[in-house]
Amino acid sequence: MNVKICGIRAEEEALCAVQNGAKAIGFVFADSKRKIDPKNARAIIDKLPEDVWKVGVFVNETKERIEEIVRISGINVIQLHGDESSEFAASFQLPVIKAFSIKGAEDLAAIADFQSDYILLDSARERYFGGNGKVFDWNIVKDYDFKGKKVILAGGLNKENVRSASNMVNPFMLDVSSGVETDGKKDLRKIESFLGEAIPTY
Ligand SMILES: O=C(O)c1ccccc1NCC(=O)[C@H](O)[C@H](O)COP(=O)(O)O
Repeated sequence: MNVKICGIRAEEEALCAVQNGAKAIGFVFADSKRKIDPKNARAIIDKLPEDVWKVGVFVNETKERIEEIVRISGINVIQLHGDESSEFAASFQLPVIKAFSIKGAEDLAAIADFQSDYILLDSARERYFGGNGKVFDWNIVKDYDFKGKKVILAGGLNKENVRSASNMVNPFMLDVSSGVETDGKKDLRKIESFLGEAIPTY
């Protein structure tokens, strides 16, 4: 199973994640308690293996600023976590993950035809657009036909629920942030145990 550990702000967190099998590391450049400066992200990214996805998370950011942050930080995947249009998502050279908040079945209609490489299913927005640690009802998405699009499942995942989430939704990738933190900071032991649960599920 592919896993993305999001909201990384320190080298030791990123290295712990990749050493325990994470495929993707997320850096939040949007309004968030996990926001990181692009230069600090670059210092971490330079220490990561080539094949790991370095994902930059943006919310309703301009194309110019996203491209500037790509250059400064070295991220190689763009995650759009706001109200960005399909055309905006399609305008980038790098792979794009588009996040959608799932509150009910009515939120699914626009997803399958959206022009992004990956779709990320997350819980409802709160103070921040993501990273809120809340689970949404997986029944809404479990049998839905996303027309072959690769699905990344997010929202309140943790060591206890990750296996049932995987088995029920059968995503391409799992994404976690709050579930591997203690008191708002990444917890290396939780990163290790989350990956230990998530990766062997396939
Ligand atoms: O993580 C944040 O603080 C954040 C803020 C604003 C937009 C997106 C954000 N995170 C995006 C992610 O990909 C999170 O991993 C995802 O929302 C799941 O978070 P969690 O429910 O805390 O596991």
